[in-house]
Amino acid sequence: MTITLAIPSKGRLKDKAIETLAEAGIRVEPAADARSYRTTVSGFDGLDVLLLSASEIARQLRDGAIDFGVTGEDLIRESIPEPETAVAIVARLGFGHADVIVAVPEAWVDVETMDDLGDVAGAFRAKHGRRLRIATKYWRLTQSHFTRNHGIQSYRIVESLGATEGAPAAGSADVIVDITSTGATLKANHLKVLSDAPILRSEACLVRSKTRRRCEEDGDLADRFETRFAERTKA
Ligand SMILES: Nc1ncnc2c1ncn2[C@@H]1O[C@H](COP(=O)(O)OP(=O)(O)OP(=O)(O)O)[C@@H](O)[C@H]1O
Ligand SMILES: O=P(O)(O)OC[C@H]1O[C@H](OP(=O)(O)OP(=O)(O)O)[C@H](O)[C@@H]1O
Repeated sequence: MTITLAIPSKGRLKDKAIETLAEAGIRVEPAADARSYRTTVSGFDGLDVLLLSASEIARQLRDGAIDFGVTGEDLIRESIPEPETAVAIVARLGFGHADVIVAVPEAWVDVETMDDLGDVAGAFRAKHGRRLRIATKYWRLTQSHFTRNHGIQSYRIVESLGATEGAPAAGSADVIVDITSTGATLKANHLKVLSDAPILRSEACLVRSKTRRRCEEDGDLADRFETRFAERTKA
């Protein structure tokens, strides 16, 4: 009988995830070899804890390759086409808070809302000979926000795998969709967030895979793991 939980292998979410498990009485010690992605677990028999990248955790939950994962809701909503059918959010963990937002150059004084940006996008081709370019790693969230929620059709997504806030100044995009928490990176790059509600208010979550195939015993173990977490949040 074993169930698998993946937690981020680095960055701001890793230590908090380990602390949160400790609050639920589960101690996770990364393997002695710092390059290893295995851990030693005590306090919950039958639980394997793996260290994976935050975005890989979302994909493995989708594919049913792990039972549980701790990762950002932004990555869940971005990586999984129909999140409600593939995964269940068991608990919001109260850390890793960040908003997925649309930001435009501060110099665009007439653009404060998505409606304003829609007007700009509509006129962009006539004015500049090309569509408005949006730099992001959040393709799915961007398309659903622009097209489905705001009816904006004329834009092009430019994939950005890092330093997205630098894209407008570098000339590779006009606006961006990215995550922000303090706002410092946006400010340093002379970008402003639109005044509408963010695309998503994200935080780290404990997530259960619904596509994982488990035997009955492992299903029971997974339920007990969830209960342990619920007890922790009540404490
Ligand atoms: N500035 C921030 N403040 C708080 N949480 C953040 C912030 N930036 C990112 N996060 C959260 O942490 C998650 C993972 O970020 P992290 O930087 O560890 O991964 P990554 O390097 O972007 O992804 P990967 O390792 O999978 O390539 C984000 O998706 C988000 O949920
Ligand atoms: O609103 P802020 O607090 O400035 O945070 C926003 C930045 O944080 C994340 O980057 P990443 O985790 O790569 O960088 P960081 O560790 O420097 O924040 C994200 O992609 C933003 O670039």
